[in-house]
Amino acid sequence: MTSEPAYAVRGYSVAVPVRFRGLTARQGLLWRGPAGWAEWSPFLDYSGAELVPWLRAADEAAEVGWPAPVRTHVPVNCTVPAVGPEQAHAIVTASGCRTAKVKVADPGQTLADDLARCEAVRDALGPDGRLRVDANGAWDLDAAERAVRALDRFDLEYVEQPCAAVEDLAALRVRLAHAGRPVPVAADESIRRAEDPYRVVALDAADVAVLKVAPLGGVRAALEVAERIGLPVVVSSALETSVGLAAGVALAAALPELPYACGLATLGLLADDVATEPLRAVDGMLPVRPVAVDEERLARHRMSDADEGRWRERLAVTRSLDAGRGARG
Ligand SMILES: O=C(O)CCC(=O)c1ccccc1C(=O)O
Ligand SMILES: [Mg+2]
Repeated sequence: MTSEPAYAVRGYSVAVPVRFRGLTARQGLLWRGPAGWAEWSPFLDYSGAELVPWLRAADEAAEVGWPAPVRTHVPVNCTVPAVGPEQAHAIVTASGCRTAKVKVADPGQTLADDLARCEAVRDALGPDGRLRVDANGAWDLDAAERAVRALDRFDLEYVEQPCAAVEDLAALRVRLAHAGRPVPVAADESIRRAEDPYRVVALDAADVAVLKVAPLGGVRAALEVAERIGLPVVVSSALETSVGLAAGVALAAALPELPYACGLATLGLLADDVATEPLRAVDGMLPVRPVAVDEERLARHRMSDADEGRWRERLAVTRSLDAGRGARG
């Protein structure tokens, strides 16, 4: 069996004021190793072996650190949850970002809701801003074609995960190319939750790869995926605190090419943070720098003892699943 880290592991719990992908609170574990702070916050719908990459990403942060950056700042998009048009407009205006990502096809919402939200976001951005949408795989092929054609009246930069199946992403690209405008398709869940992330390439299913550090097993592992996948990459968060976001920034900073704004300006979706200096975007840019936990802020956002017990158990089970790999487990 493997041993727990020698340093203290502590749980955080921060509210998500506007429900995002079903989340109303964000929870995870934090610890510090020789290389820096680590966050382990796999979503509750991840389980078993799926949790191992999240652990490898945290261990990399704590013990090894990240490859050298090739840039000092990372351009980011603001992220607009499934809110009404006025709130959407306000989020974009307050963000200072020139690119916005809008959640669409959220449960309980109609295409009319999505159109109204995107209209408000386009209005806030002006004609030169970039507007992308993320459907989290909610549309079937016909619904996706209809929705993308309708939403493209606001000039889409790309549509992220319009359908769940890789085959449908590929078919949608063919349909969009044959009539109207070939709106680019980005793959997210088809990479981070797929058995084979390279099927999107084999099936010609995407124009853009959305990469998240934690589910891919760390910054180095994600860099390898980026290299092998051969598509332009957008680094995106998993709605972490600044500790987890720093790993995404490190990936974005180390990529040889970064043609798109990254989805790392998500701190505003949380009610608070645990860092001494939170990773908040200024003029649409995040700085590339280390992040440290503010003990007082963390104390204000500690998990309940019952939740922390469950999370520690989840960590212990995941460590034992990861035991075979040689490095300290
Ligand atoms: O990409 C962004 O702008 C923010 C990150 C984001 O949308 C996200 C955050 C947590 C879980 C899933 C997703 C997603 O891209 O679907
Ligand atoms: Mg996505």
